[in-house]
Amino acid sequence: MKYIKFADAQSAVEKIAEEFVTYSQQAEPVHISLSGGSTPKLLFKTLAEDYADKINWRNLHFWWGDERCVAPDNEESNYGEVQRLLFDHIAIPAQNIHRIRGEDEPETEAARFAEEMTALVPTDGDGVPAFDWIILGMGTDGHTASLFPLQVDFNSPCLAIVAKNPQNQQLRVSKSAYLIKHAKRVTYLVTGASKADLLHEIQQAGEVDLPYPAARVKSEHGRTEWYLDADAASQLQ
Ligand SMILES: O=C1O[C@H](COP(=O)(O)O)[C@@H](O)[C@H](O)[C@H]1O
Repeated sequence: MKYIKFADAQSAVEKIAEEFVTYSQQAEPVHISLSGGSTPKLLFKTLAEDYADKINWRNLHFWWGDERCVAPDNEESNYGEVQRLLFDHIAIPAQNIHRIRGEDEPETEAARFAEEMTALVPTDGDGVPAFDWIILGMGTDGHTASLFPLQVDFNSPCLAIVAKNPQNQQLRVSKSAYLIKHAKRVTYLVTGASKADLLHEIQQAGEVDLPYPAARVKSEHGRTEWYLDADAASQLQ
């Protein structure tokens, strides 16, 4: 695992924001997958406040790793969060935003989402959409996107799946482990002391199989890295 430690969460998200600047200057459209939950809120606020005019938003296409099965105006909607914190404050074409429709029937939406990715994201040698960059988080139970411990079929060739959050039984639609491993780059953004023990366990386990999807889901042919603040990294050797 490649762990990159930052002094604080703000420094970590500013590094990501600077990389958005670089990606946005590429000649081809760039496909970026955002994570949900609480951790990336600081990234979205920072992008809106300090990078609105520094990024060529027309060249970036945004997708999500997962979505709660709720309407976009629900406070739990991952898309709704980005809309409120970022999209409402920048000049980005509507066609560059590829949300998961949490309000639709989950299995139908997972199939539609897989079709949209296949149609718009350039595929690799395996015919699988290869995202330029997938940014992920990690829950305190070791889930990432909506890939929860003991629920994931790592051998399934599906691109998108329906999952159930074991804590509250809420349904979610998620990118699959198979899709994520075909990304050119995967970055886990993890901050806060509540994730420190789990990160330590993952580091100590090395290649041994752990029940945590975040420990196993990585880019197969590209790079995978962990962006950590000092609190999250505090137990690492
Ligand atoms: O990758 C992801 O990770 C988060 C973890 O959430 P957080 O609130 O601890 O940051 C997950 O729940 C989210 O849906 C997902 O995109």
